[in-house]
Amino acid sequence: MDQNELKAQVGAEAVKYVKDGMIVGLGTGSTVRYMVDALGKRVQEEGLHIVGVTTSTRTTKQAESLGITIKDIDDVDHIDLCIDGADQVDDDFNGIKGGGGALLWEKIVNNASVKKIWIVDQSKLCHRIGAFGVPVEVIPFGAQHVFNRFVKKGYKPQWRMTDDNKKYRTDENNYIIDLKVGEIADPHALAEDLIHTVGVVEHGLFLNRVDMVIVGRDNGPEVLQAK
Ligand SMILES: O=C(CO)[C@H](O)[C@H](O)COP(=O)(O)O
Repeated sequence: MDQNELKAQVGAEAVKYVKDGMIVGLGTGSTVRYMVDALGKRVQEEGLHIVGVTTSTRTTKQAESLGITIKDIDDVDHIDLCIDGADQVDDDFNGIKGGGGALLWEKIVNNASVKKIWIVDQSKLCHRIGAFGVPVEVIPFGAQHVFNRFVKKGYKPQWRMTDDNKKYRTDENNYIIDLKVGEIADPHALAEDLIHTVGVVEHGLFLNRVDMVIVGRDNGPEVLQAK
């Protein structure tokens, strides 16, 4: 199976966990796109009643176009189930997210969710996270100083850029700096350091934040439960 088929496979598998009446957190990314398509199909064909809370304007647009009711996160008091993608997941279920630039809203929705599922193709699994750069969302004011600080710390920062060579802006109009740190020996220590850096809004280290990972494999989806 090619990567897109694996993404479609886990997207279809994940929506089986969505039950009538649920408030569902909808992640962002190319894998989630397949999941939202599959969810839209259930809404249209089975009359499934759900409310979605999205993690990006992209996902909002897609979900609404499929007839999924969307509410603002502050108009719900909890989210029953969040289904999101990830860029890397290690043996302890630590993940890196934010490849699609939505890490801030994704972490807020994750925080508000009772149950959390990630959907990934098999290429995303690793023993130690870090080969995928760690995205860090920073406010524009003083962002160059934050960047310089990361250089001094040896975090090998790179500005996230758009195709037309402008600094990428998130849904909150912030910048993203990707840290090319390589395999991370102590992700908790790095997370602590990043979140205490003035100017940093959030980072893409998602540690102890998922209950189940559905992995797309050639012989069918594999469901991994957090220990
Ligand atoms: O964190 C994310 C977006 O901010 C995505 O979930 C992550 O980048 C995975 O995306 P894809 O399914 O396209 O590989």
